[in-house]
Amino acid sequence: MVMQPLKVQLKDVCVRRRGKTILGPVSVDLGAAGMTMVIGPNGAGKTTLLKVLHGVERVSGGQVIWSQNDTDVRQAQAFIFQSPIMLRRSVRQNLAYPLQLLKRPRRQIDEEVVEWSKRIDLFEALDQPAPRLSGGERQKLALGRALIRNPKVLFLDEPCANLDGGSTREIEGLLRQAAAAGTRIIMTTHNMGQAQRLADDVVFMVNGSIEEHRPAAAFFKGSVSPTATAFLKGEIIE
Ligand SMILES: Nc1ncnc2c1ncn2[C@@H]1O[C@H](COP(=O)(O)OP(=O)(O)OP(=O)(O)O)[C@@H](O)[C@H]1O
Repeated sequence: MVMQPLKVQLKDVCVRRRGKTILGPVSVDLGAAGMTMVIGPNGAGKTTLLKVLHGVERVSGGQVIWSQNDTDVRQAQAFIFQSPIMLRRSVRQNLAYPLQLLKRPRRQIDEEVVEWSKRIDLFEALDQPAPRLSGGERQKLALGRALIRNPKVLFLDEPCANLDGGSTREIEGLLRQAAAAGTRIIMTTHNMGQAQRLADDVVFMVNGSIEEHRPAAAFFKGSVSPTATAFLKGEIIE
């Protein structure tokens, strides 16, 4: 397990697909702690930025520079996609799987699975098939399955899309606990209330570019570009 916090920097990163630039060039320096909210209109490049950071989107130019070597960085990251992919098995098996991959001893796996099922409030559902869970429960399971291996960095793409207030509150609580325990969180959200509740810093994107990267307090105070100000007011940005 990596002991040092992971920092990442993008230098002039571009992603081009089918002759079109969908991201960049972007340059940004993301610190080693806290929660970063990536916000902006549909198609701004938020998911692409997260995938580039996670190393699953091929870049057409520029550099992604992590503060540690590649193998450590890959082991230390988790990504939760908008529709998380579950094993078509029980909640227990879904939670155990990442620890089995890490070849943890059986007894330790059993203990951690029980502990995490309680943290995500799915202890009673441990032996239920994951596909039968509700949307909110599935998202909590996805989060538990990512956090059970104590990642240094967690990427989430709209983790609360389509969830009601109660489920959103639970997910936000789990994210806060993870951040307090030292996991660096970088996520997209369309929910400005959520961004205000959680963000330490905000990356605002439009048309494949990063237009603002500021501490959350400054961003939400409105000391930002006219486009970001309009976005915060709920105006349509094109
Ligand atoms: N593999 C691809 N090939 C071609 N175009 C792509 C590809 N992936 C994404 N795009 C385009 O790149 C742009 C940015 O997409 P991205 O999913 O990163 O935006 P987003 O900000 O996450 O949007 P949303 O808020 O709707 O999820 C979009 O116009 C999308 O259609």
